[in-house]
Amino acid sequence: MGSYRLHPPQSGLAWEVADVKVLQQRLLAGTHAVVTGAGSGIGQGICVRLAELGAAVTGIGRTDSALQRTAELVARTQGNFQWFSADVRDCAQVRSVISEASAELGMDLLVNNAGGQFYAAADEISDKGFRSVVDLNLNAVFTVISEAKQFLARRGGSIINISLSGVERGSVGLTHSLAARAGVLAMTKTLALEWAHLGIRANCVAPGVVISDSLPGAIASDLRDRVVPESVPAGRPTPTADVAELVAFLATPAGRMITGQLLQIDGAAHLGRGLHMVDNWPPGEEGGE
Ligand SMILES: CCCCCCC/C=C/C(=O)SCCNC(=O)CCNC(=O)[C@H](O)C(C)(C)COP(=O)(O)OP(=O)(O)OC[C@H]1O[C@@H](n2cnc3c(N)ncnc32)[C@H](O)[C@@H]1OP(=O)(O)O
Ligand SMILES: NC(=O)C1=CN([C@@H]2O[C@H](COP(=O)(O)OP(=O)(O)OC[C@H]3O[C@@H](n4cnc5c(N)ncnc54)[C@H](OP(=O)(O)O)[C@@H]3O)[C@@H](O)[C@H]2O)C=CC1
Repeated sequence: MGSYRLHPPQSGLAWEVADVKVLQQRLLAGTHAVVTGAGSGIGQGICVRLAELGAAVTGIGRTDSALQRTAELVARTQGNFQWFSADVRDCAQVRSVISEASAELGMDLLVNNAGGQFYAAADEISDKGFRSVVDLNLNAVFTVISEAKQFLARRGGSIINISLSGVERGSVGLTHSLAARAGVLAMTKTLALEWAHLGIRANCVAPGVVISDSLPGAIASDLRDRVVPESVPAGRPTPTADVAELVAFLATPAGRMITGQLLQIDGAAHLGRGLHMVDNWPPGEEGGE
């Protein structure tokens, strides 16, 4: 029987280029997109790209200064961005913000990106810890979607739920988060069925390792130098820009028949050794198996 081992990526490949933008300019002009977790990382990158493509973008997050920074980045592209401070786990607050943002504009794209977790073995997760992660990564997603539905239904909009690569396989240290994200995947498929006649599509986009500016430097270095080479068959992290481009594509009419899908954008990480097979991840923990 053959064996498989990870190799460093071959040099000189055609894909060794800076951020790739393949979509036609102003493709999203006249549309309105709402993005949660808009003040940093992947959410910020999505906001900037959607605005650059002509969408009016509403960003939601908890930290004003972070959202203001996204507004500055969007302004450099001549884009249109407004933001609201809200905790997506606060049902009344987030419903009010979604309604205020979309009453006039309607909504063509909703990106549920706010999310996160702590790494801990199942034995180390308290009831409160489990619930807080499920609240953020599952319950809040339902609240946002259910408020957004009336606006998405006006013109037939698209829902994109940001998930985690490996969601269907499991990953050590992420019991709470993967339980929540598996719930979101099931929700996504169900809504794709229930709301297809309204023209509403629902998909999950699941990045692998994305080394964004919001990660502490030591973690970012460990991911880049050790974790990615040991766990991602393509030997590379997933660029934020690639996630943003995929999200934008799914929002266009070219994506109109794509619904109920899980799109993993991870260099085959979900097929091979995952983060859970890397020793000492996160740093300072025992990790591995
Ligand atoms: C090959 C596949 C690759 C896949 C790669 C996947 C990589 C994924 C990357 C990302 O997701 S990047 C996102 C980066 N950001 C974050 O992850 C956010 C960081 N986390 C948080 O902000 C918080 O932890 C939270 C998840 C939002 C929860 O915050 P909340 O304010 O609700 O909770 P707390 O009041 O702080 O705590 C509640 C509860 O949880 C317990 N807890 C907190 N941390 C830990 C821990 N490290 N270990 C165990 N338990 C923890 C805390 O103690 C509280 O419980 P009690 O003690 O009161 O019972
Ligand atoms: N980075 C990675 O390798 C990967 C990330 N992901 C997922 O992608 C998404 C974005 O991650 P990433 O950009 O890396 O991480 P960040 O921590 O940079 O982004 C998360 C954003 O969500 C916001 N947020 C968190 N909690 C809430 C809340 N309760 N209400 C409103 N906003 C909130 C945060 O802002 P604030 O705290 O100001 O509210 C922050 O801007 C997450 O769902 C993450 O799990 C998936 C795979 C890999």
